[in-house]
Amino acid sequence: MATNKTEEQQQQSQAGRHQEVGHKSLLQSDALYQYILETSVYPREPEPMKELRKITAKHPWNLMTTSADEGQFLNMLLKLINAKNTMEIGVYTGYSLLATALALPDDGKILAMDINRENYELGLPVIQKAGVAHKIDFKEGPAMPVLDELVQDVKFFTNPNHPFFLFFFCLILNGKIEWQEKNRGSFDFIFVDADKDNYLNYHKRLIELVKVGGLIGYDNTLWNGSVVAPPDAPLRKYVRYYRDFVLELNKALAVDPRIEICMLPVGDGITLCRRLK
Ligand SMILES: C[S@@+](CC[C@H](N)C(=O)[O-])C[C@H]1O[C@@H](n2cnc3c(N)ncnc32)[C@H](O)[C@@H]1O
Repeated sequence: MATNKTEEQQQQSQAGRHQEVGHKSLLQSDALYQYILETSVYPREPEPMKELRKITAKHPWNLMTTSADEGQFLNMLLKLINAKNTMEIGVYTGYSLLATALALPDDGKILAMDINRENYELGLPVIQKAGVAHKIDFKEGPAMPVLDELVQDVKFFTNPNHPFFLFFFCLILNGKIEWQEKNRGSFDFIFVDADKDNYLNYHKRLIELVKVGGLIGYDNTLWNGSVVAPPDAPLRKYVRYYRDFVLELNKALAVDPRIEICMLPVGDGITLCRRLK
């Protein structure tokens, strides 16, 4: 027999929904989040981002997409720091990528990585129509090997088996050519929104790749609020699994002397790390 829910039950179920993984806000109520979206975000959202959000909404994994308020935040942040050379790990259909691409100057660059090209290609026509696709260098595959290669930088000179190794080595010794740090310290901004169990491994490499004064943004650092859930709290399997990695990351970032940090409750929580040295 169907029963009418009491007001209290309705409020409770709304609070429950609010804590669902898909809800991208950690605010105290859905209404407040809706207010932000309707007052500040949607009226100013660039048309291509709106379009991409609509396309992504039909995709079965749409919960993964960066929220519109976080997209707006990233877009403004990148303009504020005059970012030109950026990286993104975890593209999905490209909402945060588009927010970044729209913020960069025409000769700006984004190295974008994801293990899934199909999802990227779903959003690509919108990115192309927006006239910003030329800024994106998309690499399909796990990010780690690419980072390892970037950190190695001057592979050509350091490989002693290279036929010209000795020649170049002598030139370097004689000061005829300079040691070129191609990638280290070259990124203005790096956005990490992928496999949470690898964030600390990424951090080891990214801290070398971001420039001094540049920013790394780690997404989902409040992990749907689960970072403060009691050990026996009923959590979805994957939320529980990744929670420990997020907790470890948060602890490590808090004491890393190479960076200063700012943890913002935007979206699912983003921790900005500014490289100090
Ligand atoms: C939360 S989604 C990214 C959302 C995206 N930033 C947006 O705005 O829609 C996470 C993405 O990380 C990707 N991913 C997972 N493991 C990865 C890895 N090892 N290397 C690169 N990408 C990975 C997934 O394929 C997925 O598309």
